[in-house]
Amino acid sequence: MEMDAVPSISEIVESNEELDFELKMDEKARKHSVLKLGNRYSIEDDINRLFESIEVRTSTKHNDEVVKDALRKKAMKRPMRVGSPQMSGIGISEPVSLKQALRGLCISQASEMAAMKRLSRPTSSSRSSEVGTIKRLYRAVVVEADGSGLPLNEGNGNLVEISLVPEKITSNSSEKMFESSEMVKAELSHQTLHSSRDQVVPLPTGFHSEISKEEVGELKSTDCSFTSHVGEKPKEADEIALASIKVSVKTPVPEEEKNHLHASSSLSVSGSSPGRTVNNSVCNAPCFIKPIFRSKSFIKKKVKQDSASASNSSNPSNKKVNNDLNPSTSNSDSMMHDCMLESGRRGGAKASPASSSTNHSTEYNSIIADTSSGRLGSSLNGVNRTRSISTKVDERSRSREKGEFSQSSKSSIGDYSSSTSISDDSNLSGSSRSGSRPHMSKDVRWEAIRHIQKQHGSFCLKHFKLIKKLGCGDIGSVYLAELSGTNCLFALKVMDNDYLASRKKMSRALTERKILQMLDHPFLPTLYAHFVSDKLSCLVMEYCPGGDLHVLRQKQPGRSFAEQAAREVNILEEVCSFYVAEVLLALEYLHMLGVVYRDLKPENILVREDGHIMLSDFDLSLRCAVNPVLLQSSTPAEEPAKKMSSPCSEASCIDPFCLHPAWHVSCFTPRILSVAAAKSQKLKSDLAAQVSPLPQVVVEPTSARSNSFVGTHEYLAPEIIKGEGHGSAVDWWTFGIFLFELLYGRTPFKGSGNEETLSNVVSRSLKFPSSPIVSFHARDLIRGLLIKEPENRLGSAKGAAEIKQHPFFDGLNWALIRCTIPPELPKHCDAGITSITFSQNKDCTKFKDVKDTEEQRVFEMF
Ligand SMILES: Nc1ncnc2c1ncn2[C@@H]1O[C@H](COP(=O)(O)OP(=O)(O)OP(=O)(O)O)[C@@H](O)[C@H]1O
Repeated sequence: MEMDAVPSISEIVESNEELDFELKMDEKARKHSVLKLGNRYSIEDDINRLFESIEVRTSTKHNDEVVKDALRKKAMKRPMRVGSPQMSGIGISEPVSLKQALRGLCISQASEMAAMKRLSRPTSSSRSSEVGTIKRLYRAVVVEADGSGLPLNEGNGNLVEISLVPEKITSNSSEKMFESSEMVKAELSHQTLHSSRDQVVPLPTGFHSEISKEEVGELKSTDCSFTSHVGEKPKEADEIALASIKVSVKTPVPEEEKNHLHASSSLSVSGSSPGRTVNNSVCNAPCFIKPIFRSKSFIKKKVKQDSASASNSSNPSNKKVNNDLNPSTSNSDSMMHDCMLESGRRGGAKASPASSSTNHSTEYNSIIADTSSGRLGSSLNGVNRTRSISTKVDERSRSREKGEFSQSSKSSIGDYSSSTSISDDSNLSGSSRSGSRPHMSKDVRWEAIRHIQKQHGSFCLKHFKLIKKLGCGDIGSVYLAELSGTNCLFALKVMDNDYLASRKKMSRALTERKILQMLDHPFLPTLYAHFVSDKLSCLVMEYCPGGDLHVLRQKQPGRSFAEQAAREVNILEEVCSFYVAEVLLALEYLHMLGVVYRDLKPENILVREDGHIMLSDFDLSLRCAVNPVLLQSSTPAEEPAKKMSSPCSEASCIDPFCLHPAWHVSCFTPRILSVAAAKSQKLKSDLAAQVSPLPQVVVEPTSARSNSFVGTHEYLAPEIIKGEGHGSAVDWWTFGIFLFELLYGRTPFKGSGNEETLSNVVSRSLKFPSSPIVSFHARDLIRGLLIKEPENRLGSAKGAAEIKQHPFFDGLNWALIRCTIPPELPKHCDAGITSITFSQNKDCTKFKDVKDTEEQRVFEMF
């Protein structure tokens, strides 16, 4: 194949920006040293006289003779005679004052620095040492990504490009270049079509037959843990957005894709190189990036490739043996595999085309054939693009018909692209790592896992008893499973390795797993273990029995939480503010870890047994670097009065006024305050106004940038649609859409089709429905979050802290929200809808999914 012939080149690109940057820095250093010398020339004579008496001895310790000589010469040219005692072994032959000596030392050190800098510039030694540093960085990244721990073979490695870019330039050329390359890969890796229900399904790219061992083995290891690596063949990789180091994976571009890419208005791809490189030409004018609306001929090609690959997809290299787990002998494994196949049979989208060597492969292939020749064929004949391949819709709706799990009309666009991952693999293995997760360390499930592992010497699928299927996502299926003999329930996410590899979704799986491994937060899932078998990769996660917020919202009259707000505005808005506040805290935490979530929607917000929320689904998230920034708070006078009017809006508040003497902890301060309480609030506000505000630490990945087209149509931020590059502000946009949807029962920019929705997001101004009645503060918050320019959006500068201070959250004690009893929701026990009783439903196995009824179907039209 073409890809095999591609020479593997490891490139280190030192951009011009870097050289300029270095020269500037050099210049800066010189200026700085002059600055440091201060009035050197005005006191020069004086100093000369003073230091005539100081004996200069050259260092015997200094190793670099060249530098030493140069320094010596340099020193001789200078009017002073003092060097660093450490460096030069200066002795003072005659008594001088301490002040004089220190001044001399300063001058000497500054001149040494300047001399060394000057010396290093024209010679190659410094350059090579810098290049060496870059190489070391590169190796660190690639070795980590490779996971093999072996030194990188530059000749045979992957086509990895690293460019060091000064931070301030990242948002411009190099950033764009890097992100454009992501976009290219996104364009190539997923062809998405949309259905009549706004579902977007990534189409395979036609690389099936080229899946390498490494790709398949990516989720395999002998110690029950995944091994992250960059495969030798084109594949998706994690996204990385570093402020200064940009890493991207070049992948070979098939000819027809090159053509397609050349035709793209927003990208320019050089086809001459065997690797995919992206020119710097990124369109400045806002342009729509619509992978979902690509040309029919292109889609046809992809489909052809797909079905061809499906039929030729015998891939013996996939049979990598996992000695420890050897799950091919596991009943659970085959059961699970069957389950997945069953799911694939029903839905048609989850099938792997790349495993014809197995018994299941024929089923897979038949599914693919059915998909591509049937529904897809008809859609491609151009009748209606919105009725194109809709396997995901089918799968979800069919499963829904069976009452298996709930789904909304919105699904995520996984036009996810590439780059290598940040290294932070904690090597979580089948054995539990409760110690690294303080907030869940007392959880009995850790012990249960440890017990099983001890008892059996291993921990794998066969130790689980499947109870039911909870749902099906883009990269895998989630099952409710009991760890045999322990009474412990888990959510088991099972992914088919072949499917992941063939659909280029391996990196999404890895991203999700890596993010899950980092988490330790009450509103985010705990990953207890992960393991792989020959066929499947599994994540053992915390189970959330309460369904998702989408279902919860459907159960509300009019499908919004706030319809009753006409009667009880405060109470129901508090219900909303409870959920959005918990989501906000989860997002804040993720941002602090350098994770931009990117897929916020009610369907991804699960409800725990105790009624608190849990954000799930991280396969579309962006991992990036984040630097804490200390911001000087504005003075009380500058601070808007609204901030002072609230009882407490700071998470760090330790004011006893916030601790209400209630029977249970409440995170809310009653909005209608008693006279006495109001007085005390006033007093508090007055006091606060007099106290100088403390500097604020902002840990928000503001410099993160990606060009991937990911998310859910109705939730996509304008900058994603325009392909302008996006960062953490997209989460604040989706947060605004989420709040709008909770309150009004629909998203604000939904059009009759996806195209119209996207166009509305970009160009239509925000309008609030007249009903239900929603408070001014809620609307004001939504308005701030749904500002189309990301730089002006609420939260873009200071992150969650900015949003938390909005008056909508007045009365909410952020620190205590996790301890509060979630607000009681109205129960609806209509014939067709099973009630979900949040805080009372202790037995998670009793949780029932929404039954299929007329009413339910009506809801789904939403
Ligand atoms: N920890 C969990 N507890 C209970 N149910 C879960 C859990 N995780 C996932 N689910 C259910 O399984 C379904 C599939 O989840 P999954 O995260 O795989 O995909 P998804 O949310 O549909 O999104 P995507 O297609 O983007 O991956 C979810 O819709 C949810 O209902």
